[in-house]
Amino acid sequence: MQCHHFDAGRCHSCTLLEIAYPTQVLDKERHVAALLAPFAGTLTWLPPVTGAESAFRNKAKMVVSGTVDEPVLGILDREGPTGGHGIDLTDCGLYPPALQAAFPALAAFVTRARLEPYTVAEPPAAMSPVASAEPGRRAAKAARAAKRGAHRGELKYLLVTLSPDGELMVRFVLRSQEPVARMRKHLPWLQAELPQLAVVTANIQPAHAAVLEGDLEIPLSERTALPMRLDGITLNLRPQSFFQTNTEVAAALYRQAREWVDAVDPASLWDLYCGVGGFALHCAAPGRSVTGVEISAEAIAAAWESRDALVASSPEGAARFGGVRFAAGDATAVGAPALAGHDPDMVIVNPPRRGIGADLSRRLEHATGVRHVLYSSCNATTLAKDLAAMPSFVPRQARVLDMFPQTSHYEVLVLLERA
Ligand SMILES: C[S@@+](CC[C@H](N)C(=O)[O-])C[C@H]1O[C@@H](n2cnc3c(N)ncnc32)[C@H](O)[C@@H]1O
Repeated sequence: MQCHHFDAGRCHSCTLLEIAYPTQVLDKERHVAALLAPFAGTLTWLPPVTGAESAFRNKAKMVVSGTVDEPVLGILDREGPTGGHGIDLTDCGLYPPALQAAFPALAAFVTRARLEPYTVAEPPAAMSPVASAEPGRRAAKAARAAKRGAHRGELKYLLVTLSPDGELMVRFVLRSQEPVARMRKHLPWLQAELPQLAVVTANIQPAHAAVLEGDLEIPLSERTALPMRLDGITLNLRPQSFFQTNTEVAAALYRQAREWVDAVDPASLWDLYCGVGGFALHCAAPGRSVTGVEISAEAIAAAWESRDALVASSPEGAARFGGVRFAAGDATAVGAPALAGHDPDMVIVNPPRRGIGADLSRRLEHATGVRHVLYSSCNATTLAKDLAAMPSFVPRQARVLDMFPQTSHYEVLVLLERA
């Protein structure tokens, strides 16, 4: 992939851009194989799943900078004396054309609704399209500057998600509710410009902190969820819920999970860290009880909505999805009482980068009724640590799924069996 921002040293998000794509994938396979080397004797690796090398991201996280009349959507340059200047990344090659095409109208809306870009004496975090983190010292300094009242403007970020059907969810992250009335007034103009706009919200993030978004989400459009249709299963994505970044590879991930789950054919299955229900719904089958658990109540509400629509869609849908349930809660804690007496036959886990941790690993290890675990990990280092804490389980099959070309990140799915 060629990128003029990378060549000019303006953006460093795609750390592997100069490495040929097949080599990137090979390196990822080697990386995870080395971490799982203790299990090499029992483990069969399937060929890696790859998708498009560019234009694969379904979500753009844009810092808004510049001025209200000339807003800049992208990242902030933090280097040198010009630190804090906006870099326009609306043509970033990781975004599909349908996502890129929305940016001009969104920028024009910023001007129309007079959404002044937020600035502080010390520039806020440079959000890269791949990951964001702000070093602690800079964050603390910036927080102090903001406290002194050195900030100006309202609009911090634009978060834009593209569905497989080409619809959009747009979230405006604001410092306060001050511009919301103006946004409502000008929204019909934006909807006319972007007829594919399904969901629009204002997210209120008053703190100057490395946190991308706040708790308060104000719906501005009638529709509140973006339908993400994968292999005939529609997942409803609500504003504050997680969705896998690469829709094409996510579909392959859920297909692989379904294949392995169906081969085991458990009567009862848990999907821990279920988000909006991707694994749970793809792995549903007639006569199978499936329970998804997730910390975000919003994601759980969306998962129920998807499940109910599938059940109502046809008698086959009712038979396949009727046994699916969702519950909001801490996956590491809800496991305790339930696993004590009523172990499911199989458990899927898909935790954040920190992994499932010592408590849940121990619980799974001692829940003797659980014969299989399917672990979907975006961080092979914590995966290896968690597996070491579950010595009764033997990894049988694994597969790398490259959700994040041009970076060192990847997803790996591992099927474990109790020995
Ligand atoms: C990597 S995402 C996976 C989501 C989902 N499995 C999917 O395929 O889209 C991790 C999810 O875990 C949730 N989460 C984080 N900590 C949790 C916890 N302690 N208990 C339950 N869910 C948690 C997050 O809200 C997020 O939805």
